[in-house]
Amino acid sequence: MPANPPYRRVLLKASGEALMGKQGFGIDVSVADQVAADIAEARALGVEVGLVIGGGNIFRGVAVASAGGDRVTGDHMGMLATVINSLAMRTSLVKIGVDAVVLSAIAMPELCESFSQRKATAYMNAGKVVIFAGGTGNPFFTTDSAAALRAAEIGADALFKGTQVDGVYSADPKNNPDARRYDRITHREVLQKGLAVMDTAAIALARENNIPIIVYSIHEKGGFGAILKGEGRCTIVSDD
Ligand SMILES: Nc1ncnc2c1ncn2[C@@H]1O[C@H](COP(=O)(O)OP(=O)(O)O)[C@@H](O)[C@H]1O
Ligand SMILES: O=c1ccn([C@@H]2O[C@H](COP(=O)(O)OP(=O)(O)O)[C@@H](O)[C@H]2O)c(=O)[nH]1
Repeated sequence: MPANPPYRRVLLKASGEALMGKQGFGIDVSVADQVAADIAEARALGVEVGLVIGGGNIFRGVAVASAGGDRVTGDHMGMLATVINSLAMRTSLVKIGVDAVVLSAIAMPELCESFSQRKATAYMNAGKVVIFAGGTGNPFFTTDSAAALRAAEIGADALFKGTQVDGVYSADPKNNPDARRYDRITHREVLQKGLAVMDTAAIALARENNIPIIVYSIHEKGGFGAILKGEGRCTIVSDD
C-alpha cells in the first residue's frame, strides 16, 4: 500500500443499474454489500469518500416520457429511486462498521437529512462516508451530473465513475467488439468525439473544475481500492 494514495477525497458515482445484479430490477443486496466493501477498503487507505448512486435499477424519467407521460414527473420518480438506493447503501456500509450518512437534495426529514454543502463538508471532514441522494434535485439532469456537481462542491480530487464497463472506449464496447479502450484521454476529447460513457453536462462540469474522471468497472471486486493504489484497470480522463 503506498504511504499516500494520490487522492485524499473522492466522489464515487456508482451505477444504479449495476445494483440490480442479475435480477433485472431492484436491489441485489450482495452487489450493494460488495460496493460497500470497496468503499470500506478506500476508507482504510485513508481516502475520504462521497457517494452518488444512480436510480436506473428502479426507474428512469425517460421511461415515462417515452410512454407519452410527463417527463418532469418521471424524473421526480427517478430521483426518488436514488433515495431508495442511497438508503440501501447506507445499510450495507453501516453493517460493516463504516460510518455513513445520507443527505438528500429533496427534503424528506423522516428518512434522512437534507443536503447542504456545509453539512456535507463537515461530515466528510469528520470521516463519514456521505451518500448524496436525490440527484441534483432537478429534472432533466442525471446522477452523473449530480456526481460532478457534488464532487466540485466537496472539493473532490477525482470523480470515480463505477459503471458496467472498464473504461472509456473509442465506441460503445457493448455494441462494437472492435472498440479500443483508452488508458488516458482528455475531457475535451471525450466531448469532441461524443464518447457516451458519461453525459456531456457532467464531463463539462468536471472539466471546468479541473476534476479528473476515472472510469472503471463497478463489477470488479476490489477495483476501486486497486485504482486508489495506482494498480487497477481504468481510464483516466484528465486535461493534464
Ligand atoms: N465510448 C464509450 N466508452 C465506454 N462506454 C460507453 C461508450 N459509449 C457508450 N458507452 C456505454 O455507457 C454505459 C455507461 O453509461 P450509463 O448508462 O450512464 O451507465 P451507469 O449505469 O453507470 O450510469 C456503458 O455501460 C457503455 O455501454
Ligand atoms: O439530478 C437528477 C438525477 C436523476 N434524475 C432522474 O433519476 C433517474 C435515475 O438516475 P440515472 O439515470 O442517472 O441513474 P443510473 O444511470 O446511474 O442508474 C434519471 O433517469 C432521471 O429521471 C433527475 O431527474 N435529476
